[in-house]
Amino acid sequence: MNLLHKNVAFIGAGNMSRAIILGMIKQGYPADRITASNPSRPKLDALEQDAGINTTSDNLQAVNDADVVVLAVKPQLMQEVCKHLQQTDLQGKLFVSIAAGINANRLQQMLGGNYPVVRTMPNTPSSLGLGMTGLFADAGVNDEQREFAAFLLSQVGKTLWVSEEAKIDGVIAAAGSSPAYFFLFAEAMQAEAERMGFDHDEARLLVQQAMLGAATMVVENPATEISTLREQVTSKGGTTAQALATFENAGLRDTISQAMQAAVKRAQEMSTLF
Ligand SMILES: NC(=O)C1=CN([C@@H]2O[C@H](COP(=O)(O)OP(=O)(O)OC[C@H]3O[C@@H](n4cnc5c(N)ncnc54)[C@H](OP(=O)(O)O)[C@@H]3O)[C@@H](O)[C@H]2O)C=CC1
Ligand SMILES: O=C(O)[C@@H]1CCC=N1
Repeated sequence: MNLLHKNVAFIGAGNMSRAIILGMIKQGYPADRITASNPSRPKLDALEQDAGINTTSDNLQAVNDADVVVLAVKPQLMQEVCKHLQQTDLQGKLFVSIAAGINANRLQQMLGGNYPVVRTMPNTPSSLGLGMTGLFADAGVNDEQREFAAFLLSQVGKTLWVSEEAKIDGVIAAAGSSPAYFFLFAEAMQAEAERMGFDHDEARLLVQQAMLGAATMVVENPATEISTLREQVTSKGGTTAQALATFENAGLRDTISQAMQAAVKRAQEMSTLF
């Protein structure tokens, strides 16, 4: 058995837990070492069927056998869920939170003890093994726990440790929330392609393949600035130049900056609310 294959309990079996669990299974993590807990059955049934993991509607049962507890409920439910977990012995367990806007100290307060907490910020492409996760370890996390947290999230994509907790909010803006920005862009492009006369599937094919190709060019040319890749598409006096000028004149860069700042601001607000 791989020593890194600890028993992991996911508290909350929603979109993110599903994404991470499916990613783990795809990478060969043993299903019998993963448990998901959720109040209602349908998501658990789907996970049992698709991933073969253990499921329960009893959070305490899930946590009892776990070495690592992944806290994956909505931020507004975290306090209630953690308070309930205090009914069982939490000593020796590592807590990995994926919740936006709840800092490590606050999680320890909610859990009622100075337990080791790694705050992480993954994203939904984790379900394909293409996730991007930022991690922050509080002072009580030892090297082995740090290694496990990074291993866990590396099962579903790339990881980046941040040394200051505030940077997790930057990870939210740049990677946690950002798949939705790209989806919005693609949605708008697909809609316009349809207005130009392509049917729904044709429009999607055009947009998705361009998006995949562009993303792959960025990834496969790490020494080339993204701005250079943009310039290579842009023939002087040509069509791309006209399209880009439209974006620039509409203040797209400023809009993107404002949107990312709004995500950070909301994360900061949430840390005072829950
Ligand atoms: N979605 C994303 O892209 C990302 C989300 N996050 C964070 O991940 C966390 C989860 O988000 P997401 O997966 O999108 O949300 P979901 O709503 O999809 O999942 C949350 C799950 O928690 C379950 N739940 C509710 N109450 C309890 C309880 N008392 N005990 C156990 N489980 C419970 C819900 O069950 P039911 O539906 O049956 O009520 C639901 O399945 C959030 O904190 C969010 O900030 C982080 C990074 C990216
Ligand atoms: O929207 C949210 O609050 C969560 C965190 C990052 C992505 N989804």
